[in-house]
Amino acid sequence: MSPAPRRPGRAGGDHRDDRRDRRDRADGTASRDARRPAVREQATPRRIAFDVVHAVSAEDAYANLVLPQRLRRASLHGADAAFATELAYGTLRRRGFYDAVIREASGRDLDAIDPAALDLLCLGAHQLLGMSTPVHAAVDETVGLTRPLGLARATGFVNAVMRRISERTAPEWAARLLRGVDDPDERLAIATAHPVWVVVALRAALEREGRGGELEALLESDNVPARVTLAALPGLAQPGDLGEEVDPTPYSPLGRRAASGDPGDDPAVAAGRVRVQDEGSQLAALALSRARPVAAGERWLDLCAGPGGKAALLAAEARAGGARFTANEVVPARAGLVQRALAAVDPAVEVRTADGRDIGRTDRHGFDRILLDAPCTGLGALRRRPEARWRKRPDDVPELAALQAELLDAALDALAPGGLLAYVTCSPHPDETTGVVDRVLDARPEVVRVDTAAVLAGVTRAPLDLGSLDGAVQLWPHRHGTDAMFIQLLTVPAAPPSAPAADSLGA
Ligand SMILES: C[S@@+](CC[C@H](N)C(=O)[O-])C[C@H]1O[C@@H](n2cnc3c(N)ncnc32)[C@H](O)[C@@H]1O
Repeated sequence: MSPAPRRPGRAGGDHRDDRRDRRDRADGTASRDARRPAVREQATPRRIAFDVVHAVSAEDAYANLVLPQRLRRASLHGADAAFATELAYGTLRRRGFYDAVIREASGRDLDAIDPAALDLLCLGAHQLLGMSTPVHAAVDETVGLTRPLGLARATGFVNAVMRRISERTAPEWAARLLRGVDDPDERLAIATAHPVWVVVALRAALEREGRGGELEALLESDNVPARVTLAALPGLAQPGDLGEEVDPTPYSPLGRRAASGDPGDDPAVAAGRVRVQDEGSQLAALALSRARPVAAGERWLDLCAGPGGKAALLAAEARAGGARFTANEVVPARAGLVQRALAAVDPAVEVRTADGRDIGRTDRHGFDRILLDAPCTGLGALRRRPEARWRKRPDDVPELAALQAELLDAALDALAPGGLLAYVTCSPHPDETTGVVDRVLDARPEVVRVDTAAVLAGVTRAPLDLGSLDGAVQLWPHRHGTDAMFIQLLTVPAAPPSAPAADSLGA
């Protein structure tokens, strides 16, 4: 039995860009379903969590955009905000598992359950099976939300299913769902709440390094919220400015683990001098900027820059070294986010809005360093994108891999001889990482893989325990505590100086 019977955005079926535009327009306003009373009337943590989960399932919204806005509008802070966050994100992460439990407990197909009642039951299931909420509170509070949500007719059903779910623990439900399932990937998919195709892809990614035995640890780590890490932008802030009480990140020389509370309350974060940024993303940017000393006047490009996290770090590094930095992003709304991210570093940085596949034609050999942080499935960042695993589809992979290869080809055309290019994804999927690099380099024998592990060894605070991957670096959440970033540095050697003509030697 697959634990992925549904996916966010049942109203969807539309094109990827249309969905993204709709989410950009929605900018986190979430459920505009007229049947649901406005959130102000019921701004409890559980009601907010419901609104977030329902916005994801009914409107294909992004939880990490909707939730902060909901919390702000309801003025929810501290323990209440933490409860709403864990309830919404935990439910979304384990959605496939809870759907399967509800199907079993109710004896009904999911399609036969009112979608809002199903969302409410998933939230209730997470309180019972994934949080330590007392049974009476989980059941009473879930049932108590049916009327305010316009689900009065489902009250008896919700009550009965909640009581049925409460009769077993999470491991007992897992054992029940696993009865008769023999395939090891399917079993892991059910037990860790991942779609089977994601389990298969992650197994293949680990097996490239001979680390298939770590699969379960990796899948479990996807269900643990990522610790918030901060990066002090060079020249604008010092890691020490982040306070003595926060731990340095183990690897990034710029990073600190954030103290509890909202990092946005820190004035340096609010001013953009310190950024909330995964440690793996910091390392991806630093691999490019610190691979070799910066020569004044170098031209740097971030080809796919939105929303601008790595661009801000690279722009700060470029400024410190006297290089000129340009950012590019194809989606106008995201190019605006890049502009905002760069404002604190250098408001004069050029931000272009163009299709990166054209860069080889418009700027042939135009840049000395290029970051290609390619659009990808994001399978390496499932900890911080709670609903993403259910949103992605296996057929997203070939479509993205084709785009990644085109972007890499164009970026190599835009690289000056002797320049450096970092091909980066926040997915470890072999088809999006080594597969793309292999394919593009097969047709370009002049391109050389730089030993990226050796470069990072000169950058990190502590040595990274890395697998062997033909010069590339693959970070892992369960191993390094970072997103699963893939980083491959490439170069096109400068042509050797041509031999002087014979007559100029006076022969
Ligand atoms: C993985 S994200 C980049 C994240 C960014 N480097 C950061 O650290 O904040 C990939 C970006 O590429 C953009 N993109 C997708 N297709 C593109 C194209 N053909 N040309 C340029 N950018 C593109 C997406 O809109 C997205 O913003």
